[in-house]
Amino acid sequence: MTTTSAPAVLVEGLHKRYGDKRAVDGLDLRVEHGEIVAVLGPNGAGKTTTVETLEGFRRADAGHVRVLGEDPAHGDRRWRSRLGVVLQDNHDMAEATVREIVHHVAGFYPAPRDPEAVIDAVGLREKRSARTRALSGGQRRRLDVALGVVGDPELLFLDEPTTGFDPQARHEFWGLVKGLRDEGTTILLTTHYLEEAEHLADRVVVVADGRVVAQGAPDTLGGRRARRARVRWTEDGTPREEVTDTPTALVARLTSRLAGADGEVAGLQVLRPTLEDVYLGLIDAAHDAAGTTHEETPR
Ligand SMILES: Nc1ncnc2c1ncn2[C@@H]1O[C@H](COP(=O)(O)OP(=O)(O)OP(=O)(O)O)[C@@H](O)[C@H]1O
Repeated sequence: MTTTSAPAVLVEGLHKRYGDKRAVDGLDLRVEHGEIVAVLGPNGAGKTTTVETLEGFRRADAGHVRVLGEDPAHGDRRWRSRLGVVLQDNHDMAEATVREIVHHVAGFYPAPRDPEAVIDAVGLREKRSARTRALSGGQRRRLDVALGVVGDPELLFLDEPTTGFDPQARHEFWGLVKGLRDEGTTILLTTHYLEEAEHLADRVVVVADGRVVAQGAPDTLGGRRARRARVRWTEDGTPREEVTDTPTALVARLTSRLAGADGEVAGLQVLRPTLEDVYLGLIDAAHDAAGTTHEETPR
């Protein structure tokens, strides 16, 4: 691992346009060594463009980008060997078997992981002699993940890694990613699964229209207001509801006022917003704000 205090990823004011489309529009991002950061955002928000710029596959129009201390536009082979990349698209690996391809890719790296252990870790042991064309979509994705981690990267990019996984495979994959983090791997992940971000990420970064609109730990994202609890109960046969920062105090008051002989308050529920609720609120607010900005300052 690198001993420098510079972050693993530093992005300041990243811009990228395709024709008239501003795909990335002043994006800032920082990932510390050893962190798992999940980038969330709707389709077309600019996540893949950003990640592929960090990987050195696309060129920024403007902005300062450093990945493991290097500008990806000029990253050499040694720099690249410190990265692991799981792209969104499947590669065409045609006739090779799982074992052949994982061993082959391991050969590109100076100090790879044991390919057989990697095949086991992604749950492809049973399929190690299968040709890749005979794998299911989810199994191909696991193979992509195996190829991303076999080089024992310091920094791993996972672009929608569990698309097509069944729920059990997804849970197994989460275990694999946590294991990598525990060994010190820094991970930047994009996902559309809020549950995945909640499970894995130390920090969530929400991107809309090519910019970061919010970031924070999964349980504090959106701030205290967005996290307020909704308390529901029934009083004199009528459903009641109150949104509060202090649900425990409210429940205590309701209990002393309304509890029956059995100590219960009728219909009592305390509902906390999920990460998905908070995320959807942030995206709505970002789109509303962008609409206003565009009207006021046409570009
Ligand atoms: N090579 C390209 N040429 C033209 N436009 C592009 C290209 N790549 C991306 N775009 C556009 O840039 C915007 C951002 O795309 P990007 O793939 O970065 O979004 P994303 O957040 O990764 O979306 P998704 O969640 O669907 O993967 C989109 O409007 C997309 O259509």
